[in-house]
Amino acid sequence: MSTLAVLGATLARAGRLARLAASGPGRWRGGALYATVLALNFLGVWISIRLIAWNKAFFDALEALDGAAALAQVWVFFLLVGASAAAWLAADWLRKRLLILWRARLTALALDLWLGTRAYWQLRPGFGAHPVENPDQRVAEDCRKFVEGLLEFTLELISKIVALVSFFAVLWSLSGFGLAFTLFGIEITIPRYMVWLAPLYVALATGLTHALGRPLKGLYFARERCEADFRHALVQLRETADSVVRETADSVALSRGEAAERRRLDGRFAGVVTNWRAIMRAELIQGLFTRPYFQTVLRVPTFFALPAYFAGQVTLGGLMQLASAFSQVTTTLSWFIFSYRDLAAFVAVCERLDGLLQAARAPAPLPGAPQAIRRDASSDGALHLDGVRLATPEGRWLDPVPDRAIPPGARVLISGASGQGKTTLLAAIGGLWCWGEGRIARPGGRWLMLPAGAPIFTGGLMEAACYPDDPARHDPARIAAVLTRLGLGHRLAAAGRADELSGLSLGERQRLGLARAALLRPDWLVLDEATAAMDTALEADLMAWLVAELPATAFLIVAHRAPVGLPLDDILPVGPTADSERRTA
Ligand SMILES: Nc1ncnc2c1ncn2[C@@H]1O[C@H](COP(=O)(O)OP(=O)(O)OP(=O)(O)O)[C@@H](O)[C@H]1O
Repeated sequence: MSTLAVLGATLARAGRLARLAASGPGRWRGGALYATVLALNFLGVWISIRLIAWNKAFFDALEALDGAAALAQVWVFFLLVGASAAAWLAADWLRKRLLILWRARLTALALDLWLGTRAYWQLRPGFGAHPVENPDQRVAEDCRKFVEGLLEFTLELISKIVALVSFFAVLWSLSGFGLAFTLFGIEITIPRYMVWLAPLYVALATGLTHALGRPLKGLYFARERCEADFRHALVQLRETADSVVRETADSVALSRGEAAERRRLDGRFAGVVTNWRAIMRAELIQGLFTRPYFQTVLRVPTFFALPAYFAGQVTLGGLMQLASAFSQVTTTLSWFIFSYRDLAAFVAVCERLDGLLQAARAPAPLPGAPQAIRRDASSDGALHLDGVRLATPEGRWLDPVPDRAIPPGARVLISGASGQGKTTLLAAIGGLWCWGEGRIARPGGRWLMLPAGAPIFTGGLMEAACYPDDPARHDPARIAAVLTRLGLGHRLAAAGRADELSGLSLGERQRLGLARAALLRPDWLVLDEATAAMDTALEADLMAWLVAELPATAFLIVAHRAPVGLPLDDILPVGPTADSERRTA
């Protein structure tokens, strides 16, 4: 991609993100804060111009050995510096307030998209053409980094343009003299040469900085990914070792998996090291030029103006004033050079964050995976499956699902051998699984799915028992009664403590799932191997209780054996057996 195309794409991305950050109810407040910070920056520019004039007055007073005038200028100096510091501090304070306002807005929008469009489900690796890596980092860090960069760069850019125009005018008024020299016998005079020298000097330096720093953007992008991958690997280990999910922690420890975990972590960290080395090399190459440039940019102007001084065209004060104006122009023009690294990192942030939001809005399907499932609202309150055949995201077809109309309150077992598509069918009925064909007409009302593995959602015992409802909406006495009936009464004593969910066994977690069913009272309850860890006596007891609690609820049960204690109305075979059913029909 050419530099111009990259610039255009980055500006478009930054513009999209900036519009989002500055939208919403706080937009007027944000706009006012932005305008105030900008005004304070302009005040800073004005003070800098006053300081340029101060140079002349002070050094001329020194040259004239006028002590009183020099002392007066010392007071002027402190006044200007005091005003400059006050303006800077006020601008910094307001900028930080704006930063949290816009960051909160952007984060809220990112979370709305991430959760509201179920992008967290769709954009997992293996599910779409462009899975999003480390979305947590993008939402948590990139929103902050984007707003920081946006404020820093736009405010600076606008202030720098205003400053540049002002400093240029000052430089123009001071550089009335020309440079005369002879080249190959021809007399050449460059009028106001100091004015032309400044942009030429900076243009050459900018071109060189960009050429040397080109690889940095890609490397910064990769750095965020490597660091996030490493951190994520550590988080996975922490989650695995989380006391709530005891089995998985056990499985690492009992398999003596520490060495395997270490290999995985070392592999991720090796990526961090390789990327770091590449960044070091690229920054060194760029620094070989920018560092000396940075140190000379303030002194070189004095050298350039020396011919005029020795020709008697300017006084010492004039020389200092000129040097000051010239270095202000060059440092302002050199903003790109000094900010190159931060700009490169900002471009990478824009790319990542915009990529996440775009992908969340319209997840790109995997090529070859059909998405032809028709979804209708059921007109008769029954769940209809007509000609449904599901596929995996990469396009492998599973066996057709037999047609069914499952009326409200029915109890249906979805059976089939392992890997035939039972869980996938539940995801399709739930509206998540989009790969396949046929028609699914889903009735309204409340649906609750208890997935295999009985995961515990973060929060305490009460939250877990009512998830996703707010426990405040439920009577605590009723929650306690349900938990006690399910044999979880011993956990109530620990309610509110950090360890209230620690070490729950798989069977206990499944009982907590049944508590959710009893408390949330869904119209349709989907159980995916939700009682598989219970012994048959307990399962029979609890299922009989649950059916009595939820007499009008329809049960869709995925299990390898019919749950004890639950009379069935129908069996929906999934897999090759379904074919034989179709043939018999
Ligand atoms: N994200 C995915 N990418 C690729 N293949 C997938 C994906 N999800 C599921 N599959 C495949 O789809 C098929 C059906 O999976 P599913 O989990 O529905 O089986 P199941 O009948 O519930 O199995 P089990 O009884 O073992 O739980 C399997 O072959 C599985 O490997």
